Amino acid sequence: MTTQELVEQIRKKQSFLCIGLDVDLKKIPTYLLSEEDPIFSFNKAIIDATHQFCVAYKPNTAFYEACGLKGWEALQKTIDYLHDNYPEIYTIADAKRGDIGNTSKMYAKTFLKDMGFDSVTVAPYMGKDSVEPFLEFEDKHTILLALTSNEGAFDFQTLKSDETEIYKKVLETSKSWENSENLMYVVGATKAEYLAEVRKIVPESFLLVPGVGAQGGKLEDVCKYGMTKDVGLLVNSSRKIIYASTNNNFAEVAAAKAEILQQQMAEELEKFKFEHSNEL
Ligand SMILES: O=C(O)c1cc(=O)[nH]c(=O)n1[C@@H]1O[C@H](COP(=O)(O)O)[C@@H](O)[C@H]1O
Repeated sequence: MTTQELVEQIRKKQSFLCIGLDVDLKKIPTYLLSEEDPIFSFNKAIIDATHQFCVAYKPNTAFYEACGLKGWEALQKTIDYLHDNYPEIYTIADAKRGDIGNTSKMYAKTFLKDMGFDSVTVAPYMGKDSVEPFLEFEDKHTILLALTSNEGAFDFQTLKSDETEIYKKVLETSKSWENSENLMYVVGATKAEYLAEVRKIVPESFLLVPGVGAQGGKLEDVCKYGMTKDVGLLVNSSRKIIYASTNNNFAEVAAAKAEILQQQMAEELEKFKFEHSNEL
């Protein structure tokens, strides 16, 4: 999917919500465990109930890898189900990969070509040659970790090197890489106050913003500092939506939670339009 197509979907649905499909067999309703593929059954129910409120789904691959071959199969079935039934949905493989060039090439092929995801999250620590193999894929995105939502983000990402914080170097340097137009960046919702700094370096890039909900990030703050004229945001929530209920009506309850976020997003889009009516 192109960035333009993603923006069109956001405008149409008045939503920039990404729902995280972080499926933990210990947290799903127990009646699903007797199904042939409990992970896929859970995802299918969540997707069918919530797709009108979001523009993207982000399975974190760790939850699937932890279930071995069955987990990988459920992940592929989930992506195929989305392509077949909701082709307008943007898909993110949250795999946080990145390695020496020839290894990254294999990761990129796996997620962006073979499995058919629109994008994959990548760690920048190994630098240019570890990221460029992901950027080669046309109409696909590489979502680079810039400033993450966790406490450990302060261990390295905000340290200074030559007077500049490392996360700013990641943003700045990555702009010079080949096919850098295919980059998006992760900035945690818990670090919303940093978004103004991020926007000085990447004023138009799309940002994947996880950490709203279970981690305490605030949608309003994220929008205040991070929204652009083309929206430029995909805000993720996983646990607060998909585990809102463990009863048989879990999908309905998840849909209600997703709708609340969608409504707040529609308000934020309106607010932005009003505040920037001169520039738009
Ligand atoms: O890359 C990510 O998506 C990510 C980056 C980050 O800085 N923080 C973060 O929480 N995530 C992921 O976003 C999801 C957040 O889930 P919830 O906290 O349940 O909404 C998990 O899949 C995390 O692995």
